[in-house]
Amino acid sequence: MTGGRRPSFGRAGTLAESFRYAWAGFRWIWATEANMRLHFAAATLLFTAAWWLGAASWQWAVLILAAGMVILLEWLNTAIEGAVDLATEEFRPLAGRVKDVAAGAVLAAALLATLTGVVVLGEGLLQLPGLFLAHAREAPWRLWPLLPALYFAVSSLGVRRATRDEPVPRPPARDRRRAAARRPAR
Ligand SMILES: Nc1ncnc2c1ncn2[C@@H]1O[C@H](COP(=O)(O)OP(=O)(O)OP(=O)(O)O)[C@@H](O)[C@H]1O
Repeated sequence: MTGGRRPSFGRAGTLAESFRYAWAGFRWIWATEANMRLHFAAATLLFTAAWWLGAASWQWAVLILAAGMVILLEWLNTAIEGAVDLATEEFRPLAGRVKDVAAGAVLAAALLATLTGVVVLGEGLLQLPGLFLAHAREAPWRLWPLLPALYFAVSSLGVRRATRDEPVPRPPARDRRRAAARRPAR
């Protein structure tokens, strides 16, 4: 960037570009939001429990929806926090309340997902410690999902908090050229 000019940006023109920007957004959250990794750790544990207990298709569907809702709301919460910070850097009660409401939605979704897991897997949850020991003895390969879950949880400790004024990565040169070509001449 030179002379204070903003980097070129514009509407994503193709589906591939839209995916690339969405993926860049996810990577940014992944790099800066510890909570996102904790949600992934929890979802991995939930799905591992479903796998060990031989959950039926409908149970999988409900669990995937419940865990997905938490992750998507964390995603939106991060977007809302960023938008609020863009709108004001001063202490504004409404700004604080908007952030609290968005964070509350994530918390509510996480509690509902936990409740959903308990209701859907039911008494099977009590078998999990026994299944863990049995798998460790007889089929250790069934324990492998615990490794990514552990990685998500431990790596969340090292995630630096999002700095709101952190520069957004520049779009690839090809996208910048396309965006510039689409902008109407003044
Ligand atoms: N501009 C502001 N004016 C008033 N209160 C604010 C403002 N910004 C943040 N707050 C308060 O501080 C709390 C923490 O804000 P922050 O931006 O650090 O979000 P956070 O909840 O820590 O986000 P994260 O999900 O990244 O952990 C908010 O929930 C809100 O109550």
